[in-house]
Amino acid sequence: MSANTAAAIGLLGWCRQGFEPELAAEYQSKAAELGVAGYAKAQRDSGYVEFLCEDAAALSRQLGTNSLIFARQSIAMLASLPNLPREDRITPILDVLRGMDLNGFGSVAVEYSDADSGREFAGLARSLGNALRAALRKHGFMSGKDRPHLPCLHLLLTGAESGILGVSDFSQRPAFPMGIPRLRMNAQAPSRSALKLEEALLTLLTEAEREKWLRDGMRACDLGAAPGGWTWVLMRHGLLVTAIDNGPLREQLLENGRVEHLRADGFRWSPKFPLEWMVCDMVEQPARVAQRMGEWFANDWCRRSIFNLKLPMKKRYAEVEHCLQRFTEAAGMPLDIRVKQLYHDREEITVYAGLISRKDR
Ligand SMILES: C[S@@+](CC[C@H](N)C(=O)[O-])C[C@H]1O[C@@H](n2cnc3c(N)ncnc32)[C@H](O)[C@@H]1O
Repeated sequence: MSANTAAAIGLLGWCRQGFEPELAAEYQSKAAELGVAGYAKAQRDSGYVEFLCEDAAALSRQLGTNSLIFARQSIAMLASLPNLPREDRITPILDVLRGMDLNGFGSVAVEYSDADSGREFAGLARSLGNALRAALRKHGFMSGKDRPHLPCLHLLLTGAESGILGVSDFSQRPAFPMGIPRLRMNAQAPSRSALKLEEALLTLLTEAEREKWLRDGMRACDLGAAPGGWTWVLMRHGLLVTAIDNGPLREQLLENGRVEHLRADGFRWSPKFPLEWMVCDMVEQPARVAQRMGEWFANDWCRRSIFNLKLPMKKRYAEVEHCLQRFTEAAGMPLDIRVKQLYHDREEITVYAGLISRKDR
């Protein structure tokens, strides 16, 4: 933990617009599990949540972006800046840093929330970012060149004249700024859903894991595969895919012999031998999907899986907790589980689960 993080007064998280109550509930619940008292401040549709708490420095270390489902990015919060006058937004920021005795930053990020009320500040964030970077360097708050391993100073613009200051340590930063990957839709992809699986592989797995676990000739199945976006992503990684769906698969997928299409019920079909991967994007009751995914592990039908859980309209965080519990109970074994609402997920979350290798136990 850096000296800058030690000054934290809370956590600040970015989320999908409309999911502020879920992130607030998640902060509250996970902080309580860690014995930290605090309260969340969230405005509906703002795209961010503040969680003010005791011992925020320690909490921000334990509760980083990767351990939160609904936070695309979560950082340690330093100060609220309710008054950043248009004529000079920089002096009040430098005054706060001086007052808190903060310095030694390796980079700065002026950001906005991914919400209707936040995106309008994208242009201001860019120009203010450039000016603030120069000022931080000139006044000795930041290294002369960007140094990603040093703490990054964040300013979330909450209005044209207000913001929130925060800091992130290298290990806590998401793979993409503000948790938004800039993935381009490939014209060959059978559906936009392909982006969801691509993002899941980039966000939930490390580069080393992708190399080890996505190899030419490995076997996978895709439950609820049509029209074939996820199958296409796996096939491009060299995997041999059995695509299960009663609906039609895009013809091009069947041309090179790497994909087999079976018209079957994804809740009943099972493989004759263990597969490396099972992925599932069936639109169904999340608890039913979670139960079936757990059974795949209990029966040793796959080593690892990525699946989606579609969320209900209400009590979404409670439903997520219930589904994850149902999944682990049905699996009946310890698994490596990583859960995220990805940028390309709408009313859903994505789960990675995998067997824990002997050497990791
Ligand atoms: C969201 S789409 C999948 C999109 C796909 N992942 C892609 O990338 O193109 C959901 C699919 O699940 C299929 N599905 C729903 N229930 C199913 C079941 N019980 N068995 C097999 N497929 C099912 C539907 O037919 C539909 O094609």
